[in-house]
Amino acid sequence: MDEFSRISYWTKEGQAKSLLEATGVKLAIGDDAAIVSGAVRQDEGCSYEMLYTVDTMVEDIHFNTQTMQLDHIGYKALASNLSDIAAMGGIALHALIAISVPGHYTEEHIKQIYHGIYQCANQYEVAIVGGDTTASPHSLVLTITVIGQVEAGTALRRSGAKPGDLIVTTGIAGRSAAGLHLLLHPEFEPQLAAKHVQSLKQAHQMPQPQLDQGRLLRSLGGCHALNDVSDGLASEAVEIAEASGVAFVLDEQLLPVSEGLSQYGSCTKQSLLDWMLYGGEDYILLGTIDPQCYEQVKEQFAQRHMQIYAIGKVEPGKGEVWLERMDSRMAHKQRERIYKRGYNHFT
Ligand SMILES: Nc1ncnc2c1ncn2[C@@H]1O[C@H](COP(=O)(O)OP(=O)(O)OP(=O)(O)O)[C@@H](O)[C@H]1O
Ligand SMILES: Cc1ncc(C[n+]2csc(CCOP(=O)(O)O)c2C)c(N)n1
Ligand SMILES: [Mg+2]
Ligand SMILES: [Mg+2]
Ligand SMILES: [Mg+2]
Repeated sequence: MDEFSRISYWTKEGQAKSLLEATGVKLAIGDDAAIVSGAVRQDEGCSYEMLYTVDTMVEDIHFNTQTMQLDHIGYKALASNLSDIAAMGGIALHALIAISVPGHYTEEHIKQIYHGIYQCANQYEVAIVGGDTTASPHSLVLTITVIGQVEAGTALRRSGAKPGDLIVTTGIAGRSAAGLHLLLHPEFEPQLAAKHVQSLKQAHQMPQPQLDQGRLLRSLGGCHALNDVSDGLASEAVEIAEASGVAFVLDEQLLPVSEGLSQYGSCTKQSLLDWMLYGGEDYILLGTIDPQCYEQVKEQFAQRHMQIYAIGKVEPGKGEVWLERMDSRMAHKQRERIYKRGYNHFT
């Protein structure tokens, strides 16, 4: 069983609706964060719901000594959790840090990991309010729980995409995978301008969770579904398409590419498209928007110097994802089916 089948197998036993209702659960397993009634900030005339999410980083799965400095591990562990709050259109409030430490890590090593956690927490105004500490026999494990909130009834779920919507991303997919490749193959570094080396490595080591973009998409209206890209564009597209009962048609020619990404693809002869669709860890947002709202959304993003790209459209369907590409003679577009082949912890 793969990762997603395991989650569904383990949790199928389920719980009584009455229990979920009595504990205020509006949305349990299946989205970037759970939604629960209750509120921390009660603005005049506005009530909030809570958002809960947790994610783990494991040594030699999510990082190793070649790919990440200690402060990067802390920074990215929190950033990847904040990204799930961004994907709900929420505000991040609090974080709990659980760390399991093997013997060869000193107090000072872990202090540096915490420096990275605090750097990210201060940047995104999140309060660290607790955690747990254990020893670990072999690998370092860092698990962070984040609690956030969103105006009641307005969280951006995966299940709201509608035929006719435009598919949008708030950034360029594939840069983290290219950065990882570069970190694992330093022999390519001299072939790339220093500014591109720096920015691809940074995309992998210190991703910037798109909380402002998520808030803007929520408040402008017209955004029907949203996800963050942890496992790759293809995997996240299938998740929205399945949850919404629609088909996604991505247009290869509309997928944005940066200069650094494109140059690095050329010099390594790696497939840019593979990095974009299946690389993962980009922590950009992927969603769908009513086409009538898109011009205004684009304008609001531009005013704030934020990126948004329309990369395809939603059609009626049952969870299929297609990639539209020019045929080899560049004569007309052909559709090929793409599958949930992003990062999967169990295959
Ligand atoms: N072991 C588990 N037990 C219960 N629920 C789980 C478990 N693992 C994942 N889930 C739930 O399954 C859904 C999908 O989880 P997943 O981790 O794929 O989402 P994500 O956090 O957005 O992605 P990623 O972990 O790749 O960043 C979420 O609602 C999550 O809370
Ligand atoms: C050393 C090393 N090898 C491979 C990778 C790639 N990788 C690991 S986990 C993941 C998906 C997100 O994880 P999750 O779904 O658990 O949030 C990806 C793309 C890496 N980061 N470091
Ligand atoms: Mg997510
Ligand atoms: Mg997760
Ligand atoms: Mg994942």
